[in-house]
Amino acid sequence: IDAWNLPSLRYSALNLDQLSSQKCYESSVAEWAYATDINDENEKTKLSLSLDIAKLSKEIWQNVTTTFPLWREFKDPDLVRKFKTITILGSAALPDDQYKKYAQLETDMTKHYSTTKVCSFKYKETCNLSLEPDLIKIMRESRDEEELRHVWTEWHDKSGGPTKQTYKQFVEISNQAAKLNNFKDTGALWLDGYESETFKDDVEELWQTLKPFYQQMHAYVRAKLRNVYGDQFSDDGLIPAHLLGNMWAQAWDNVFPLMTPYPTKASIDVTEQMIQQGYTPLKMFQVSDEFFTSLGLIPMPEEFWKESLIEKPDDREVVCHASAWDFCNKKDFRIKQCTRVTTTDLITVHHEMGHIQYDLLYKDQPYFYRQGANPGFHEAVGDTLALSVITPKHLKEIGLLDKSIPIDDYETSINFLFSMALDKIAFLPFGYLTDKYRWDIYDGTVDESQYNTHWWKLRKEYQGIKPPSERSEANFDAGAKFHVPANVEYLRYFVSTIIQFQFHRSLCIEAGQYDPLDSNKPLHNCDIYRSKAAGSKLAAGLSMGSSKPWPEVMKVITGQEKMDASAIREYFSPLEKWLTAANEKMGEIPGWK
Ligand SMILES: C=C(C[SeH])C(=O)N1CCC[C@H]1C(=O)O
Ligand SMILES: [Zn+2]
Repeated sequence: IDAWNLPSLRYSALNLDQLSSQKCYESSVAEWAYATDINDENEKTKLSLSLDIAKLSKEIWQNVTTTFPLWREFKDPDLVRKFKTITILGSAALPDDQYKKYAQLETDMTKHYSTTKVCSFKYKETCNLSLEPDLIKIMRESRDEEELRHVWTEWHDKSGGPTKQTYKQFVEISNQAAKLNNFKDTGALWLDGYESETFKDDVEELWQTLKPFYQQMHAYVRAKLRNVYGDQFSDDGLIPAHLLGNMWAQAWDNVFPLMTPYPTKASIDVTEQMIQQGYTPLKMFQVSDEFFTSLGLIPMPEEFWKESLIEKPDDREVVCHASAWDFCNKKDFRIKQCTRVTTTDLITVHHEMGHIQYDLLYKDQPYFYRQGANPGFHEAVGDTLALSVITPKHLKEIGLLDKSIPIDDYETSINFLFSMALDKIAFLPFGYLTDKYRWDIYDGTVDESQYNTHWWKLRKEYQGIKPPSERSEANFDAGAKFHVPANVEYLRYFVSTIIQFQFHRSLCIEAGQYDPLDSNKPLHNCDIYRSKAAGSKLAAGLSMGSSKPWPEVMKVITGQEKMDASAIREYFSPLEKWLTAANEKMGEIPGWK
């Protein structure tokens, strides 16, 4: 039977789509107004609209499940899939007063994170520094160990610590919601989005496969940082977290200049060239849009250019953390990003534009299928294209690398691969542990008396790093990372880091840019720019949204169903060999106590 059209259902399929899309639009408008102008008035409106949409999804859920109690037994798998998407409500399953409390706690934590200010190291009386752009810039550029330690400690003390009790309350309500959705806890609810009983094991296996490579890179970076900050290192093999160029030590590309494998050869840090050429945030978005359309993908609609917020305003508080927004009306799509003219932000621009491209490609799917095939797919779209954009070959193509600079030699490729590994390989343990940490909290393994101890236990075990200053349970250092107070699942970025190389390899073959049997066409040199064949292959998979289980979408894009590490290992294999030899030569033993 096609249950959507039975008269007994208060909503027909069309009406259900329209109703949900309309409510989603209204709630998105209110959410956007708040995120781009944090004040009490906008907060009230946002919370009220978010309660409305929670009520609607609860009402649909109750109506549908009482009308069709046996929906799980339906013959049509697509119908069962649609019902399943309606019956998993997340926090909306909470009774209204509990939902209000949940939404208020989440809002309070995100507001605190987004408006925290710290004092400068050099100018003690200046205490209005924001994470973006001020602290990010210091962590990227400063080589003054004391300044780095001050900024790291100030941020972690002031952004994380004060939200610890709020987070504890949030965890309890979040688990209540998970149980109302028939999950044992929120961690299980998050993992359900990957539709695989073995997903946790699959992720652990991917990590074990790539851990030796990570440890080789960790050893090399440790040796080079010891040359610069000698006295900060001891014999425990750990790297102090504040010396890696990033507030969370999740990407290390900013310390590349301290350890360039071949200093006389080209590097892909084109920040200087971008500034010299007068790049603006708008130009960065236009360059990205042109890359997408060169593949035959969809150009950003008019509303996007009119309504997006791509620079931090100076007259109000905003949530600076970059995000892409689908307003559920098939017309309105926006990015909010406090963009700076740097190479890192050029990559982030492509990352966010990838979200919008995915939204555009599946906008004609039924409402409940307008999602990524799994959360990692949504994070992988922009990054996949950025793997082409960031190649020396492409940077020359768009005039950010001088045409006269040689880029086809072995040493330049090692410089390039090392810079890419400082971003992608360094990220893997962080991408994994940030949810492993929260799974352990949600399933009760860890209670609030151990929140900070457990964070640093995992940070040491997986990343081989340690805090630069004394930490205690008065701190809540996980709360200093946006996704924890903002309650955004994080395993999606680990999954994205793996599958984006599978997507890249497949699209590179499609574009004739890579041939496993031709050593003159290594995977890391591939640039799919202007390949309509690659674009249509990617679009074929992404247009499916979440209408089919993600292995089917993976097969459409890559020809295989599995998520596996073969592509990322193939991409980096020249570097893994080089690092192993370099560490042996230095007598640097990978690993830590
Ligand atoms: C850019 C975004 C918004 Se979806 C982001 O949160 N990312 C992208 C890289 C990993 C993660 C982070 O910043 O921690
Ligand atoms: Zn993203």
